[in-house]
Amino acid sequence: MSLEAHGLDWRAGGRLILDQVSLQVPPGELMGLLGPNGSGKSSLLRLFAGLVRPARGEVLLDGAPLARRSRRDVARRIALVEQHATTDTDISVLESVRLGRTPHRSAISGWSVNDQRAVDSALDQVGLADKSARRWHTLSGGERQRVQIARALAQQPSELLLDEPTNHLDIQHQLELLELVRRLPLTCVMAIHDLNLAAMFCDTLAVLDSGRLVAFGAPEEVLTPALIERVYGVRALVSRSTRHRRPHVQYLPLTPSSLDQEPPCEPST
Ligand SMILES: Nc1ncnc2c1ncn2[C@@H]1O[C@H](COP(=O)(O)OP(=O)(O)OP(=O)(O)O)[C@@H](O)[C@H]1O
Repeated sequence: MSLEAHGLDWRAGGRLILDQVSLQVPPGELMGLLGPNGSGKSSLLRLFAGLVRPARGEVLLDGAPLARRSRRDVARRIALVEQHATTDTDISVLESVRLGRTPHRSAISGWSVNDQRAVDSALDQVGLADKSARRWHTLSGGERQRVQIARALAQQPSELLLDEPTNHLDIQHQLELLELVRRLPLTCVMAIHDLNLAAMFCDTLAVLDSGRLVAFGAPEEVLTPALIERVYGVRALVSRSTRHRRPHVQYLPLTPSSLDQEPPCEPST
């Protein structure tokens, strides 16, 4: 059953940021959360993680209100990798990933074999096992992103929420990270701006516009020229990739220009 939003309203700074959002996250799948800047993607992820409470409506986890669970209980189930996650303390990769075990440990319990296994497996999955001694400040942007994901995996969640995890990564590292996320046997919700990567990797897409859910479904149902123009104000051609059969979006310039040329007509014979 996983995560569900029922009629969620969320307010901040005197404004309605999320407006009547209802959505069922498909269990065991990767759902992409799309929408323009400021449309409410991070806010929805924070509500799903139980970090903030809705003004109206509720988040359900396995059919029961998230609000009735303790912080610790929620953290054992749901991990959130926030945007621009950083640290001022110069800790090592290993120390950082070990923090993911916090919800599973009590003040008196020692470091267990299970804790160590979870950390080793998380480092392994993100390909950082050989960099566990490296200090945070010596890592590249891509490596830092992978450490954040390893910390979330060490938490052993069943639901993983990712806020623009491919930000600042070069294309190879973006593909690497998305392939990793897609392979995870978890329910994942990922805010992402790149429509082509979202179409290629996500099982379903949800689109927010000014805090409202305006589309939800398989990539080929959601990513239409009409939706892209309505939500982003951009004209686009959408075709089906000949390689992966998913939608492929080709953007047209905002203003008429030499970049936007109609294909020449075939001469008639
Ligand atoms: N704590 C807050 N106080 C006031 N306004 C907030 C707060 N958190 C978010 N907002 C506002 O809510 C709106 C939605 O923000 P949010 O970060 O959820 O959007 P987003 O879709 O994730 O944007 P982006 O793609 O730029 O990351 C924005 O206008 C933002 O300024």
